Amino acid sequence: MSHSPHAVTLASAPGKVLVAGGYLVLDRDYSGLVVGTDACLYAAVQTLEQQPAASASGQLPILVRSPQFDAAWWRYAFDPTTSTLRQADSADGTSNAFVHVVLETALALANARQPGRLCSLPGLSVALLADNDFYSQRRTLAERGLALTAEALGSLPRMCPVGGTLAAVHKTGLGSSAAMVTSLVAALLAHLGVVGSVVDGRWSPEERAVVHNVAQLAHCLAQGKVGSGFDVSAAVYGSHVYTRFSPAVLAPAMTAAADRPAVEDICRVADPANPLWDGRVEPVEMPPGLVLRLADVDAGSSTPGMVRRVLAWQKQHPREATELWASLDAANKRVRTLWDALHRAADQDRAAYDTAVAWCAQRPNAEWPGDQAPALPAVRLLADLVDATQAVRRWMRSLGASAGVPLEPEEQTRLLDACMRVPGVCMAAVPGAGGYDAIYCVTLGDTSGRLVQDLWAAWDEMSVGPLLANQASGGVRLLDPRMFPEATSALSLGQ
Ligand SMILES: Nc1ncnc2c1ncn2[C@@H]1O[C@H](COP(=O)(O)OP(=O)(O)O)[C@@H](O)[C@H]1O
Ligand SMILES: C[C@@](O)(CCOP(=O)(O)OP(=O)(O)O)CC(=O)O
Repeated sequence: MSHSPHAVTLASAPGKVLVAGGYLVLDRDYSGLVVGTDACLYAAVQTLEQQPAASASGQLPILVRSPQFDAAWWRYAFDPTTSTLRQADSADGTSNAFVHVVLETALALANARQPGRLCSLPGLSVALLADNDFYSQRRTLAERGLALTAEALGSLPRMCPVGGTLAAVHKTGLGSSAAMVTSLVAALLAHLGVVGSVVDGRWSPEERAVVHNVAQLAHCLAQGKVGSGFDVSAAVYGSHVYTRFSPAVLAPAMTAAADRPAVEDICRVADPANPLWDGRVEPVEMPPGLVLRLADVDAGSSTPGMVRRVLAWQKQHPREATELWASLDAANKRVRTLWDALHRAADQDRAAYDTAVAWCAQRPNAEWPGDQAPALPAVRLLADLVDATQAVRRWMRSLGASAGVPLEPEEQTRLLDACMRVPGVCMAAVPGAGGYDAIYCVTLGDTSGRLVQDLWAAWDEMSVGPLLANQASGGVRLLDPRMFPEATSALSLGQ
């Protein structure tokens, strides 16, 4: 495709919900079931028409703005001779480790692939925007005199200002940093010709792998540690069963003598043929008729260091932990197997499947295994899915009790049990690491989804804030910037 030099490259990357596999997914012997959302982070990149007056010669100036936040612009200069990035200026002296590392890593790769090209550019303008679901909208709703309901959230403008700084924002658990890192890596690499730039065109698996590899590296560098990487993987590939990569692939880049990896190490990590990338992505979709409903919970409590405490317990009690991991893994796998079986049932006889879903949608799941139920395979599978979900929850509670960490706190148990009694609900649990922060439900159709949201709106014990996101199977992609005036107009804002 011919690409005008000042064309805007826009990429989006989805948020994630780790439906099953928290803690286990940190270990390559186990996997996690992660669902991507249609709530996305967006990164827009444009080449400036002329070099800004103040910029030093031979350096590539870059201005990044996050217009939804107060005091959120950062000005950088990239030196193509050393492949290093320097922050030149920012609003209120803030820095943004994730943005800094992505720019440095992606530009170093682009510079290595096409020596000399970056020197010829006058500069880059970057805008970052997020769908409203990534950040708590409690304050915005209160300021507008609106209740914390899905309907009120739906009345807010898209990508609406958060009314505060990035440091102060309350996140909802969709994984803003992973989605931001991934969308920005993709937009930069596409804009600079490292991967294809055709809007809605398909990247080859190798191109997608480059985006993945660079995003994983940048995310780990910014965090200062190598996590499981499921959140970046979801941002790149959308919904899938995730088996982590061995941290060895990132080791040289993470332990560089300087405070940044050598360019050769970045190129080695980015290389899609690098055999050290041994993670696995098996695409998965939620079965037809099943709808994901998410909420962030504001319980006034927080559980810092949950992962550290669970892993410390695992280390101290290896035998008990191995047994628990095996039981939890079996329950997690059963959820995945039942999703597959539901897909097969729908493929075999769609009319019977739809009848089963419609029948179950009208009743609480306690009635699904009863004598009154129609003898349809999908009814039995849905009843089994309820059992599997309850087993996952039991094992998570058991792990929490053993490790002394509230993985499914009692307040959440009461809320989830109430959700499970709503007609048409087949799954309800705490996602990811668990704790007080969030819950998810899987409902049969939208009516059941609305009943769940009604329950949340009326829930007194904790403030349960619905999110609007649905499940979405796709991962990072390039979009037509004309469809996103919020992003393109942010590129030409003053700082
Ligand atoms: N819209 C945005 N613009 C710029 N940076 C963002 C944006 N959203 C998230 N980030 C980056 O991600 C960081 C948040 O990461 P983290 O605390 O790990 O939250 P999360 O769990 O949502 O990933 C922020 O400090 C910032 O560096
Ligand atoms: C414990 C974990 O396995 C899963 C955590 O999942 P969450 O979805 O809870 O993640 P955050 O976005 O960090 O809140 C840690 C990991 O895999 O990195």
